Amino acid sequence: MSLKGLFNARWPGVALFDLDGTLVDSAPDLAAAVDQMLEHLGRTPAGIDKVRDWVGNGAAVLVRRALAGKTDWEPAQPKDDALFKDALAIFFHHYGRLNGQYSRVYPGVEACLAHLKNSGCRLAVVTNKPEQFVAPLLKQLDLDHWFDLSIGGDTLPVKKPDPGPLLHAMEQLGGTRGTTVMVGDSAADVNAAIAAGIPCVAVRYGYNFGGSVETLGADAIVDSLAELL
Ligand SMILES: O=C(O)COP(=O)(O)O
Ligand SMILES: [Mg+2]
Repeated sequence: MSLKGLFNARWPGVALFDLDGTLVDSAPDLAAAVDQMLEHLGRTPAGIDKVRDWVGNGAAVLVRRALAGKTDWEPAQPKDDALFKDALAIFFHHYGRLNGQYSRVYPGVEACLAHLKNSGCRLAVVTNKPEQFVAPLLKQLDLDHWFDLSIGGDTLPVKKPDPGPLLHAMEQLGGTRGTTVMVGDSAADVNAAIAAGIPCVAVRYGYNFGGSVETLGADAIVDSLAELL
């Protein structure tokens, strides 16, 4: 589907936005917090290029990947070991301190949000980032006033790629499958949108595990959210 087809027929409607890697380049703060966690545990820091590839499935998976030193950490591994619990608490401590410090809004985001809002759309953030970090980050970057709703990775019992958070946000904002679009950067976003039965726009500049967004199955792919205007 072309972008034009996607938007012309559907607006004003509901737009659901992923946060990390879509609205905000938050990898610098996430990487700093992960590295401080690793150093605290006597491990070698991972660096931003690795950490960027580990973002997208929530803080617990990020910490799991950091402890394993690789992206393909398998959820089949034990979930409640003491090292993981300590590491997660240390990560939360550092990220709470660093959240927003070096994060930047991507070019095109403000223009896109302003345009959609002025067209009468209702906007939500649907992120896997733990809820406690979402509002402070949006506020710090002066994005909070655009959004009617934000859903974090632990707001509901399920997170993306489960369709639950998208459907919840859509219903809360009075949208329907015919009037709602998801905008994201990773497989979790596209798969959640497909499972929810709503179209998805993927951005090329985000954190898709170093892979290509072309193969995810998004309805449209953009280099900047300004293309949605
Ligand atoms: O916390 C994460 O893993 C990423 O969050 P996102 O869903 O905003 O990309
Ligand atoms: Mg993302």
